[in-house]
Amino acid sequence: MFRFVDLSDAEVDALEARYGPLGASLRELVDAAIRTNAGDAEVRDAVATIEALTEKLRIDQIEGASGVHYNEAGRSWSWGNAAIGLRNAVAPPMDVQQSENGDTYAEVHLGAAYEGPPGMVHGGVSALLLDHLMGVTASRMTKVTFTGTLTLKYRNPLPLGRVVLSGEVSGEEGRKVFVAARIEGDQGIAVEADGIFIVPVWSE
Ligand SMILES: CCCCC/C=C\C/C=C\C/C=C\C/C=C\CCCC(=O)SCCNC(=O)CCNC(=O)[C@H](O)C(C)(C)COP(=O)(O)OP(=O)(O)OC[C@H]1O[C@@H](n2cnc3c(N)ncnc32)[C@H](O)[C@@H]1OP(=O)(O)O
Repeated sequence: MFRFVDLSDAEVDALEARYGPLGASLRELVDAAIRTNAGDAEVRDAVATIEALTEKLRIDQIEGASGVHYNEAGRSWSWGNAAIGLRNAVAPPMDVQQSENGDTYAEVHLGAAYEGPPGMVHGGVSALLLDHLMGVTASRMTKVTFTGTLTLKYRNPLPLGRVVLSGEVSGEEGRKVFVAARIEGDQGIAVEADGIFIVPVWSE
């Protein structure tokens, strides 16, 4: 589930330098596909080109999903993750910063691919990003934590564009870690979240 890989940080950096631009260009492609007004012939041509590229990438594939990896230095990476995956065009990707006291912060640009109500961020996308940031907050990247209960209050619509997330641990009780977090846009706090994250019994 969490797989140890014998790679130095420099080797992980090199792999990220190879695959990061692939994820970034795929995100551009997704945005372009949503917003293009191209005609029949151009779109047919684009589909053929994309299918050829897909075939090229299929030549050498891993079994199943990407997984979560970590190395000797304690660095962890999950390139397929739905919220932070560097190689996943579905992920914005969110880069979670953690201060020394464990509080978390992320600044994300959410474009046309994350729309729910017109011009607004989809509520499920807010939930996804909050869940991940809160998981990192609970785990401090030192222990495994799973989301047990997530409670969300949607207070205001969240316009597409730059959004900011922040979170902190609000309590601990045995294997339960309580986390509070929120996501805000240009018009203030849009969603407030409380979560109970559990250190699974198998991970102790
Ligand atoms: C090995 C090397 C590892 C190195 C890794 C280093 C760093 C970590 C790396 C990466 C991770 C970083 C960040 C996080 C990443 C992503 C965040 C995304 C989060 C998710 O996307 S995650 C997926 C969705 N999530 C699930 O897929 C959970 C499915 N579920 C289960 O896997 C079990 O259900 C589990 C584990 C939750 C509990 O199982 P369990 O057997 O361990 O615990 P148990 O039942 O004994 O309960 C113990 C105490 O928790 C209370 N409790 C139990 N369940 C609760 C609940 N749901 N709500 C509120 N409280 C609950 C009980 O009431 C009791 O409380 P009390 O002690 O007071 O009685």
